[in-house]
Amino acid sequence: MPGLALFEKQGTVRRVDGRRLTRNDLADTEVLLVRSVTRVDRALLEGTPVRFVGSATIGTDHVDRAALKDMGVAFAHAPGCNARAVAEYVLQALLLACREQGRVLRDSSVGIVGLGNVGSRVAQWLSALGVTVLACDPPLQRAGADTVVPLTDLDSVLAADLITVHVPLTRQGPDATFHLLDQERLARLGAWQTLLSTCRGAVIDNPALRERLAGADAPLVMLDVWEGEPRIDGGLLARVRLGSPHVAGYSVEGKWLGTAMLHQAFRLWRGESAGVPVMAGERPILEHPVADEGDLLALLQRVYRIDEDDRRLRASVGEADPGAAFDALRRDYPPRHELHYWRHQGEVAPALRALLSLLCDPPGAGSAMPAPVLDRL
Ligand SMILES: NC(=O)C1=CN([C@@H]2O[C@H](COP(=O)(O)OP(=O)(O)OC[C@H]3O[C@@H](n4cnc5c(N)ncnc54)[C@H](O)[C@@H]3O)[C@@H](O)[C@H]2O)C=CC1
Ligand SMILES: O=C(O)C(=O)[C@H](O)COP(=O)(O)O
Repeated sequence: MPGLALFEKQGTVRRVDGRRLTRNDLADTEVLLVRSVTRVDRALLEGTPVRFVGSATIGTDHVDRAALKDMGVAFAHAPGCNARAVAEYVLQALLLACREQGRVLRDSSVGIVGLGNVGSRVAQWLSALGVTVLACDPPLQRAGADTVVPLTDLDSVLAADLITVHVPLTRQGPDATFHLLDQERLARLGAWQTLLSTCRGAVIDNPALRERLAGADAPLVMLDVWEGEPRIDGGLLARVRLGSPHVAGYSVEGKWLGTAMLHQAFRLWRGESAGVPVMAGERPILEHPVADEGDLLALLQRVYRIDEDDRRLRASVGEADPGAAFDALRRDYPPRHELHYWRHQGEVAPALRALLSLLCDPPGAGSAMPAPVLDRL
């Protein structure tokens, strides 16, 4: 977990395997920091001295927040920490899909399911490019929230040329997202469409998707997240156009910010005042003129290539233990920086200038740093 040094000033930090963590490992632990692979619930924490749990992630479906609250354990996570990394992944994937389907992104429609930190950033970037964006988010709609693009219903969004999904995984309530894209909705997608998911595997019914991709007029599908991670369905991987091992948010900056936000929440929990420290450093120059969408894709690929993650994931399914290989791809992930890490230079076509400035200007310039969420008791 990059940024852990922040916590080393507060006490002794012990690292354990997040998939194998048991109650016994927590016998003398007051603060537990996890990532998305560790299920945190009553069974894990009962009888331990843990009083603060932090997850350096956006998603919280691995944490039973109600149980923690009931047990008097504080919980914090890091909304938005890696949203920019995911949005860069999505933009690259959409441009790759357009190239493959012989279309121009600017002249296409993009449907966004879930307009939170990731979805709204994607919507803002695409709008700056002149793309027609259709988005749905019933909780925001009911709350009458101000959104970057107007909201519509799910069926309209699923009729777009390209669809990208950014909802939390939830299993209860009117907005439950478990198998939101089920057999019936997948059946309605056509060969001219692209479906991309970077949120949680179980938001799409994976067995139904595998069947759909074997049928006629199958859409082009790109997946970063899978049901049953780390043991994913190799048959489904074989049928998707791009597959990656749940790394859309794996930027150096996103991981660091996640831990820094937890550290801020931890200090607030202890009654200390704290801000999120800014990751400082020289910004190397990245010279890359951008005349058209082809150049934009090439720019995104200069800093990160999804197709390399795809190649590594496909190679891993042939390993003796593909689940361990999936985890190893994530654990040993090569450093990848977000675009704003560099100082972009080079001529940019007028139609692309608004987008390039959103992509390449450092965050913080005119926008607030994200703040952690702390479940107060
Ligand atoms: N692949 C990766 O590496 C990463 C995956 N994620 C996943 O992406 C998800 C989305 O991330 P953020 O946008 O930052 O979360 P967020 O919490 O900011 O936004 C989620 C949005 O989805 C909306 N929503 C909830 N139920 C819905 C439904 N049934 N239909 C449409 N909209 C619905 C919410 O109202 C909210 O606006 C996270 O919950 C996490 O699971 C997040 C970061 C990295
Ligand atoms: O932030 C989230 O939510 C994510 O999905 C994380 O990027 C996943 O990373 P790990 O916590 O599994 O390392």
